Amino acid sequence: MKSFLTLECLSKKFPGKKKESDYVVFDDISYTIEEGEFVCIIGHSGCGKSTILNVLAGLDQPSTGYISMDGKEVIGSSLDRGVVFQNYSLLPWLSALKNVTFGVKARFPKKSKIEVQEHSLKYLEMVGLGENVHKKPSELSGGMRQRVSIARAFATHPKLLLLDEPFGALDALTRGNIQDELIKIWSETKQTVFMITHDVDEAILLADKIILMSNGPGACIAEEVIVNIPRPRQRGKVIDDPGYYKIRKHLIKFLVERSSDFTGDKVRKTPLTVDPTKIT
Ligand SMILES: Nc1ncnc2c1ncn2[C@@H]1O[C@H](COP(=O)(O)OP(=O)(O)OP(=O)(O)O)[C@@H](O)[C@H]1O
Repeated sequence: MKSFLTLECLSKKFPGKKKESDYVVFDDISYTIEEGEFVCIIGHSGCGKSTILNVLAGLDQPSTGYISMDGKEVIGSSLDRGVVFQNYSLLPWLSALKNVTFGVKARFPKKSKIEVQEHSLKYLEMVGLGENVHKKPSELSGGMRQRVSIARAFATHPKLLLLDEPFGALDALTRGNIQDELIKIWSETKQTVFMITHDVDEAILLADKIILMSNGPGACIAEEVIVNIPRPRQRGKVIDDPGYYKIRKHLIKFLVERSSDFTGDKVRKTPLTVDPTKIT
């Protein structure tokens, strides 16, 4: 059976002044994601996480290789792929509601004005913003703005949601609350999510699989780590799961001790699948 999202022999290099000074971010990466999976990607700063996400979004092109989603080649941006960045990217002159209806109208042109409004309100309520829908971004806190971005992304029902460190700029408390909203909204919509994070606890809370990327240049996807913790997951309870610290230890050991090991003939073309809860 064909996978929902396939990355095939993907490479990305940024040209230098001379050919020998080209910067190879990653080379010959292959990976697949199934429909409805929540996948987080972790790796050191500069290893190429945003570059992969931008290529998946169609905002940048791979140097070589191929991406297909739902049987079609990914070329350019599309409403099938929604992106949430760290810096909110809302339209500042529109209210929270209009920021969402704007995307919903484009995605569902046959919906009436009232349907668009109701649909958008439903998603703003899901992220706890029901009372603030008429405020402009400048009248909202950072956490609220990011909630609007998330509501907007989910409300347009993209087949793939790409989240580039969406909570990176938020304080721990706000971050935790929005993680809860994200779990709630994802468990209702079951959309396929690809998310960059630097936070191992966030990845374990949210993901079905965590991709571990080696250090660049010439980075590879070294491992996919299975998060074998039952859902629904709650922030306060997930840490009591017997597998939690095994997964956490595996991720941290990779980042601290092993992420620079994948060079030369150790570069992996396809990642090793690891379930840390089964390692004795
Ligand atoms: N437009 C560009 N031109 C040249 N080099 C670039 C360009 N964009 C990114 N790079 C380089 O590619 C590498 C990967 O960058 P990328 O932003 O994907 O890393 P990242 O893993 O997302 O980092 P961070 O975690 O810090 O956001 C970096 O070394 C960066 O300097």
